[in-house]
Amino acid sequence: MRLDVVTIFPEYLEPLDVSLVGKARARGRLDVHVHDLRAWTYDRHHTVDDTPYGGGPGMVMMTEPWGEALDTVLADGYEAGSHEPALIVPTPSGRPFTQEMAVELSERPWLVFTPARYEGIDRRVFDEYATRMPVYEVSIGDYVLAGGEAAVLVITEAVARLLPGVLGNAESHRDDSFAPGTMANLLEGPVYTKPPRWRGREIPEVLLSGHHGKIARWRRDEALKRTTAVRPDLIERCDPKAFDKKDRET
Ligand SMILES: N#Cc1ccccc1Cn1ccc2ccc(-c3cc(N)[nH]n3)cc21
Repeated sequence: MRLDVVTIFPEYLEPLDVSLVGKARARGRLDVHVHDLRAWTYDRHHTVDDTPYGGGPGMVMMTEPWGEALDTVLADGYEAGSHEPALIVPTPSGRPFTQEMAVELSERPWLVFTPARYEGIDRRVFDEYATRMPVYEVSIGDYVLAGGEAAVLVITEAVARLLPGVLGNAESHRDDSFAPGTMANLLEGPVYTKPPRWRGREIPEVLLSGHHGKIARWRRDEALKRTTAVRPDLIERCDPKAFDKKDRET
């Protein structure tokens, strides 16, 4: 997968050099290119914003620098052999970013991120590029950030961990489903590791039993408990088999 990011804060994307995404790049699973939008400005102040038509607070990012930047980034990507780009636009007014969307994006060959600042980007930029590729306007939550770069880091990490070979042999994202019933849409339950006793607190006995069926059932029940308590809205989306009492521990 190729990722391009156009931003006025390229240094904000330095975390893409480390940890999981950094390893995916080192393994050649991810090809990341970060571009400074101001490289496509020609005035002394490298201006990228102007006052909003119709008045109102703040500034709006101008069409021209984005148009020239995206034309160049797309031309370079095609030249390098990439294909089927999708524009990913972080915005508070976008579609909620979910695991389902992360899976959808992880199956694409090329993502071009346009994290904005100020009050966003002139709408005509997205109208223009929507004639050439899918444009995903994406919100990472119901709160307002000062810009889209943090959202790019979040989306990139959620997508990169789904790429083949990135999570190593664990491929732990595949644990999202298991028989009987599925764990999809259930919150993760509690996890434990050594020591077996810490400040008088012990490990649930079933986890030390070595009985894989009992352990799987205990984990499903804990996930159901956690989901019911914290995100009851997800329960209706669960596979009914996840509630299967017949194989519940007697
Ligand atoms: N746009 C806008 C905007 C509109 C009103 C007030 C402040 C902003 C700031 N802003 C500029 C770029 C940008 C990108 C993404 C987010 C963003 C995403 C989520 N999920 N929350 N916030 C915010 C962003």
